[in-house]
Amino acid sequence: MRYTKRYLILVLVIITQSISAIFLRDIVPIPLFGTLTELLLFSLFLFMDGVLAPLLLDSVIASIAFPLTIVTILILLQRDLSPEYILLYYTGLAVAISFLVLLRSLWEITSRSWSRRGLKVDIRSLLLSTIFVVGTFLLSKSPFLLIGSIVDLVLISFLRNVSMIPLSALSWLATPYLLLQEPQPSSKGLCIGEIKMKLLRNLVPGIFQGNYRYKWIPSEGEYCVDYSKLKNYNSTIVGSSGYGKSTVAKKIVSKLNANYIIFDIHGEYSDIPGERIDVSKTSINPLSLFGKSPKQRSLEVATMLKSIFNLGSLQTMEISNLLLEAYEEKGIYEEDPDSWLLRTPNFRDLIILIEKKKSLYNNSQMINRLEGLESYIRFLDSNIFNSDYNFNKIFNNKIILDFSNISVSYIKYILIESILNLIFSRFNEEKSDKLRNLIVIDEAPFILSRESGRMLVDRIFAEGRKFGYGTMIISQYSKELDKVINNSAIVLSLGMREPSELEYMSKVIGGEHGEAQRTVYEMIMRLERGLIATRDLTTSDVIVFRLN
Ligand SMILES: Nc1ncnc2c1ncn2[C@@H]1O[C@H](COP(=O)(O)OP(=O)(O)OP(=O)(O)O)[C@@H](O)[C@H]1O
Repeated sequence: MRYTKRYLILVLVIITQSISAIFLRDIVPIPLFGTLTELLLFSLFLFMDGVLAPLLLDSVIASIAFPLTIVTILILLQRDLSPEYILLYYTGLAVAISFLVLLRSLWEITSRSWSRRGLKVDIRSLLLSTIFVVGTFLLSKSPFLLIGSIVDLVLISFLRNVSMIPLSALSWLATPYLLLQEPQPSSKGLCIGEIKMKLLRNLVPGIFQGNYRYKWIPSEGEYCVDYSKLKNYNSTIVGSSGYGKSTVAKKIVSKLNANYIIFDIHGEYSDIPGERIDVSKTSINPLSLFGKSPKQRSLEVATMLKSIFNLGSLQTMEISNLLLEAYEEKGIYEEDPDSWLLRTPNFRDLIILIEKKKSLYNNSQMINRLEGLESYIRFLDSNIFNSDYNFNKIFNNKIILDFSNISVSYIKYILIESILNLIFSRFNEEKSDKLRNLIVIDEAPFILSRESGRMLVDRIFAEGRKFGYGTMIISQYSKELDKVINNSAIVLSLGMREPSELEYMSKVIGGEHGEAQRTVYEMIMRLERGLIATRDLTTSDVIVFRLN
């Protein structure tokens, strides 16, 4: 057969093979090939690829049947002999046998070819092949491919057909390159664990169920987070108490090449680098505008107080109006943005305003209403809200905000919400195309269970990226996490037992297929401390890794 025709056929083989390899890379991770049988089978596949292709493939049918056979071998290596796999195997085999029969016999052809040329090694072929073997190894870093390509090298040298070597080797290079999902990334980012398992989808849907089947297979490699490649810098860590959520967060921040602000509710972050600030010794005025207009801020503060004291809509609106009046008393007007920079009132000023209004009314019903509101505000008349600590330093540093000395829950809540507002107000100051600051919110349900906190965190999650801010939410419950999870590039699930939680997280991690969700559900339920399920964003694989 003339060389041009052979070349054309081989090009077709490479293209078909490459397409099947793209498909295969989701299914067969090369490190899986561990046992001797697997190694032998894989070498057979490589032998066919490198030697038989140039010898045998002189028909279009054969070119298509060849990758199909390879697919079959690889599927069999998954060791899952379900009916559809056996069917596929025999189809592959039947096609392979047909093309061998069509070409009369493998032996006849090879022996004819070798007897014509003689069993003498050709030095030129040997040298050229060696270059390609080294190239394959450098590209794939796979010892299995190295063994296979050496076999190829020896055999092709006997053929003494130099012109065939580049194409045979190219076909060699294409497959491992595509099979090895990522060609050695230049920077892996922040590596926090060892991959242990990977979720694989079978090649074909089940004949009877019409569903893909999924299973966990052992896998290896490092689990790394490369913030520079993520669509946002947000992450969510969910898991039952004691499974190691804070430990994961500590691992990430302590390796992080950026600043962070940790909201440490229970004083658990004492063992990581950074400046600790005892928040009970600071102060912040929750009535500060934080870059908003007086009307917007009045409404926000009123909504916050509504969440804390379970106020009705009428009382919420009354507080909002009172706040607006308090701003005006200080010369801060909605229509005059310059005035928004003036010093804002605090809760004490609000009480004085209520007192003043009470003295102006004769109507006892109005006075009662004002007294009702005043009783709530008096709860908030605390030094911690009446002056302004300089929080500026938290923005360019590694900071742990320790809330453990604040025992009154609503005071703690207002402080957290105010500091989050302060952080949010700083977003606009500087754009950034890399992560500058990570905000870590442990015990997130404390914030997210309240409407005002949830709205604020949702906005921080949605808008942080362009300003170089990322947020990490740590929670025992996935409830209220919808928006947060949708805006999280990384979602880590630690072990949990509660069925509704398991259901939610297996959907988030497993994706849309019911079978994948079920398989992930069973895995998360069994995860022991230190093991984490997630979707690896660089490869889109669902994996389980062990924190190191
Ligand atoms: N990978 C791990 N290997 C060994 N011990 C661990 C690991 N992860 C966590 N622990 C230990 O388990 C305990 C609980 O961990 P951690 O506080 O991180 O859990 P948590 O999920 O944040 O719990 P909670 O929700 O109650 O705050 C700690 O004593 C911690 O040292």
